Amino acid sequence: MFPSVQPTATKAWQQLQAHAADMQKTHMRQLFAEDPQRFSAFSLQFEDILFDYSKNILTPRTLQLLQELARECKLDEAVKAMFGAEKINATENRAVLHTALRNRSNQPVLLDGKDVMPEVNAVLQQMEDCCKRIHSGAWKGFSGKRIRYIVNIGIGGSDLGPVMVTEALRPYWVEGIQTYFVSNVDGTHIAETLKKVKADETLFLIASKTFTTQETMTNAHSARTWFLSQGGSEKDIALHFAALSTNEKAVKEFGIDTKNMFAFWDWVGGRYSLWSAIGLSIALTIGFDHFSALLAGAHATDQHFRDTPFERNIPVIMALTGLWYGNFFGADSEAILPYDQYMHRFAAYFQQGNMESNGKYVDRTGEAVAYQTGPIVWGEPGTNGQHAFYQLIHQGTKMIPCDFIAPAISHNPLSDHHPKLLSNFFAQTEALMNGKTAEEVRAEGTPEELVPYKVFTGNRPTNSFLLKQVTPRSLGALIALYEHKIFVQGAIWNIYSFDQWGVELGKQLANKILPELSGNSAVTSHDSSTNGLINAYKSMR
Ligand SMILES: O=P(O)(O)OC[C@H]1O[C@](O)(CO)[C@@H](O)[C@@H]1O
Repeated sequence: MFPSVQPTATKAWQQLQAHAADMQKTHMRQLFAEDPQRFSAFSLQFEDILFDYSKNILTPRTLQLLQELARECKLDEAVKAMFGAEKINATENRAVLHTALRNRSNQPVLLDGKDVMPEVNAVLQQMEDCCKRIHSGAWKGFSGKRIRYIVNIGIGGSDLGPVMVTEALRPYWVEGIQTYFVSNVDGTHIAETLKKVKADETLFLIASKTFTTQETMTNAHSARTWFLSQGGSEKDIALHFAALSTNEKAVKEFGIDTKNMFAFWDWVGGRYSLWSAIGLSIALTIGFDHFSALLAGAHATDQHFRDTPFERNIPVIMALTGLWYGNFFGADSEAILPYDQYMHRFAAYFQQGNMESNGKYVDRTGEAVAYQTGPIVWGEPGTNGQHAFYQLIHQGTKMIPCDFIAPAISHNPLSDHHPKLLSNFFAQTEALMNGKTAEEVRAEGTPEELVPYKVFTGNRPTNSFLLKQVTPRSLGALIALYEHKIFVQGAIWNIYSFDQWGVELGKQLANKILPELSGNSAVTSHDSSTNGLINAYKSMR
């Protein structure tokens, strides 16, 4: 296990604090004016992705100190520990090996002395066979018709990744396949979805690592009941239900034939599981070859992350710049702003990826931390966000570091839509960096009383990711960059990034409240607010 280092006790942290006091008085406009080479000094090309981090409030000295912090916090040992299958998810005594799921090199990955790759490859083979049978029409439903509808039932990591990727890769959808996702326990979600599909042409994928999650199991049982009401029989369930899970026993108990079970393992975290059997909905939607390209893109990033010195390591730089603003400028949120409509769930995906991983206040020694950890992550696609919340990013009182993401080539090159979209992408980071001074506002002939309102302070940090095109490979690479950013930050903050105990209390209390909701007797077992709300609900229904 890599050593536990309190980041605030390092020399680099003290130096960063002193340096931050200077940098808080520095404007990026000045940094750009001083160095005409700033873009080439602070940008990196990785495969088809150009990463520009020059519009940040930093100098070579800042980066040097941040990298020193990473070194003092033993980031190199943390990286080795993850790739080396050490049980770095210590509160669950598990290794963290989502990188093995996309290990296209096939180099052995030894966990407790046993290579996990044969099992990984066997499940990939099973997924490929399933895709072939569904896409060729060889897999037939109970009426003899081919499968046309895929309904993935899962939540959190068993939903968000597949939703995000299938949406982002819509141009690659296999003809004749329509995929839906049901996650919310709100009956509306499954009810509305079932209106769109036909039982004899649907394959339900019950996606749950534990196969015990309340929302998923409730939706799965409702799907089963509906299926039986639509002409399907008990024996037909084998043709129409598959399970993506680590829990064979619970899958059998639900009644799913274990030959329709696609396994994964406890060393795959839910929010890192789209590369595993949880990705079957992706493979069925875009085809197995495209799913393989997604894995290959992520694998390329894994190699970059593992083998590149910190100075040129994109996830490390993403992590360090984020940490710079969170810990030394007091920023508490980050926006992810894809200028690509297909990527409309990307921010939502990394909301879970980041906030469930690094939303922790207890460090690896069990002590409460005295510094800020994971940021609030949010965002919407540009240009819609521009007409909604960018006002606050430009002129609000909060610093919100933003990631701008755009493809150079659109999948829908309709008249001048894409140049217009990209002109906004370029303009926004320029405006956020430069701002507009009072003199510039006056020079436009603005009446003096309006000048203060039209001034933009600028100096608002952004990263830009310019992709050649959103393809399975480039998307896979991009997702993995963000995953490793989260890992690096968690390692420096000395927290456990791969558990999620914080979601348990609400689940426990909901289970306690559920039986109290039946009957008409007044509930008195909670605080007065909770009692009051429950009793009001009972009187309203
Ligand atoms: O795949 P499962 O076991 O149904 O869990 C779903 C989700 O629930 C959580 O455990 C908590 O929200 C997530 O980490 C996970 O992705």
